[in-house]
Amino acid sequence: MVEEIKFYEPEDNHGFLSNFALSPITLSDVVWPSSEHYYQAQKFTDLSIQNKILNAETPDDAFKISRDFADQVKDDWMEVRGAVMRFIVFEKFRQNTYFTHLLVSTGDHFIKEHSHKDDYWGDGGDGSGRNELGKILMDVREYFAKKEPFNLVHFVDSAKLPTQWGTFQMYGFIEVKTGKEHLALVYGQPTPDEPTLIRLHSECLTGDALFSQRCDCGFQLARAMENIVKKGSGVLLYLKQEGRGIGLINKIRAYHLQDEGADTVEANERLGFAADMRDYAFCRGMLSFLNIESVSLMTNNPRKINALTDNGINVVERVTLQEGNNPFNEGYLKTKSAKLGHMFDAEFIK
Ligand SMILES: Nc1nc2c(ncn2[C@@H]2O[C@H](COP(=O)(O)OP(=O)(O)OP(=O)(O)O)[C@@H](O)[C@H]2O)c(=O)[nH]1
Ligand SMILES: [Zn+2]
Repeated sequence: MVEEIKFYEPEDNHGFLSNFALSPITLSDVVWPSSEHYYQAQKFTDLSIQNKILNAETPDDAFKISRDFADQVKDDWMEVRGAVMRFIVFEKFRQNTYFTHLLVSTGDHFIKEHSHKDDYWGDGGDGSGRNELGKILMDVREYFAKKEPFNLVHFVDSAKLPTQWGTFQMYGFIEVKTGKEHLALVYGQPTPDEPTLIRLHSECLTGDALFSQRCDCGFQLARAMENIVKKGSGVLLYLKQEGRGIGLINKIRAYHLQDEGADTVEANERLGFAADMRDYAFCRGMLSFLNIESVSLMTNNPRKINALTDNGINVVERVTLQEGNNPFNEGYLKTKSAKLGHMFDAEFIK
């Protein structure tokens, strides 16, 4: 059974779907504060009425002003209103990508404007209405659901994550292509005005959670979170890419081969995998949702820099992240440098 999304008030759940949600829409250099402002103004040919509506404080006021001039609505309004609504709802989502991500993230849910006052645009409150606005929203969703970056990940929910360094806001995403669950930990208020300090951290259960000294992951994770809090804002993308993409059980098999003398690349290859199976293209969807376009990237791995650059993210700076070298991961770090091109200071992998 396809689940339903019933929306109405802009401040309620899924309120972004409402025409009364504030979402600036620029048309011929005029900025309409909401789709409701634009829709109501199109009822009139009189420019002074249009301007009163355009300058209305709120979408509700725009609606009320339109009612005050009900006797001056243009004759053909009933014929053209459908096309006007479809145009401005499409423009709302074309110009407000955060809303577009939220719309596409509703997946294939049936969308209804649950309005007891309106049985044309809404469902009439009892479901007997035509729900024409819901139909337009589902058409607009279908259009953008095929477009990058909206087709890469679906946002599910977010919650606070208090840590020893500070409290992050944790966003959960599902990667459309694989169904994998990825996280974005956001600290402070990153803005597009300056590069955001970020880390792409591939899940490493042994390093991140079991204090392993066979790799540098856990040490890097801690330092990256500390760096972000110290800077005052930033994002750590925690990616379901255990074992450089081969998964936990295969990583244990690879470790076993390493216990018998193989290096981290040879072990992957003996198991029939490439040295590194990770793909980062979906990260663009997470960064777009967070409105991040340029980054300072904490990494030693040139592949991550190239992956973000190839996917349209401006990597303005690489921040080195050399942590946790010890006798147990000396060989691993040396192999990453020699065979995977990791950029370490000579001192770090002596
Ligand atoms: N297959 C395999 N994976 C490993 C091994 N050691 C660590 N890993 C995985 O390698 C990945 C390390 O990821 P990151 O620390 O994010 O990145 P990186 O590629 O090392 O580069 P940096 O961004 O500089 O840290 C994790 O998924 C680990 O589980 C190993 O010996 N074999
Ligand atoms: Zn690790």
